[in-house]
Amino acid sequence: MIEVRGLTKSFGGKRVLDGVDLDLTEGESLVVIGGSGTGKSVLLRCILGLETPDAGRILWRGKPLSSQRAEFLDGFGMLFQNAALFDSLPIWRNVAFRLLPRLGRKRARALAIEKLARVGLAAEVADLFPAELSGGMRKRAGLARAIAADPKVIFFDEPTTGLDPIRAAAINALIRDIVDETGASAITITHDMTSVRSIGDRVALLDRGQVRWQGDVSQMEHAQDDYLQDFISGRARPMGSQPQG
Ligand SMILES: Nc1ncnc2c1ncn2[C@@H]1O[C@H](COP(=O)(O)OP(=O)(O)OP(=O)(O)O)[C@@H](O)[C@H]1O
Repeated sequence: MIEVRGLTKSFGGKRVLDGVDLDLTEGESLVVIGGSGTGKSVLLRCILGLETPDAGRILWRGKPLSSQRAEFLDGFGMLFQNAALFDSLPIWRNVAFRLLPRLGRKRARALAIEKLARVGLAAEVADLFPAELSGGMRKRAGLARAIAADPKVIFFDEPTTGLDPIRAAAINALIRDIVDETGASAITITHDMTSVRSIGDRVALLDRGQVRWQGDVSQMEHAQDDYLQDFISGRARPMGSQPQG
């Protein structure tokens, strides 16, 4: 569905992506992990067209994504880190933001309430403002917005950041259910290994601008890669021996 080949991107002489090859197949949930500053967000921004790569290709359904950007974005949903809700809009308008012009107020509001129910939020939440919600509720509202237009592709950017372990586990489980239920393809970027195990079918480890290891989540624990094993177990290495980030 999405093929990334030889993706390269530098900022001011610093090469952040250095030939990234990655595939996302139809209906698959791919999780991208990697140390801080390894280019996970830059990779997502390149796919979204918010950054222009220096070299490489991004294909969607076999053709350059750049030539079908509008169609791609139409069938795309995203859960932003910290949910990124508009503070001045009630929750239902946040959820139905993209659909309001097309559906009109009444249908858009009804759809928002339906999506809020799907993520475990009561109808009364629809008329609250983001500041009135807890972090976990905001994350759920962001998730409702991500799925409002029944996307074919969903990106989850650090979905559990800022949540306690119990709320994080609930969000992970909800994301997995939604991905299974909708059949959408998903890319998640995270540092949270619990998210990897809960959400992912496949995992790709970015290191020094390249995909250092990729495979099924079930193979990850037994993979012969020291850095991956350090990453999984949260083990620190002696100074000078860790990969650059
Ligand atoms: N617009 C930009 N201009 C200059 N440098 C940038 C820009 N965007 C990203 N970078 C640099 O690219 C590197 C990778 O950043 P990126 O945000 O993709 O990392 P990340 O893997 O998502 O990190 P984290 O896990 O900490 O969020 C960083 O060194 C960052 O400073």
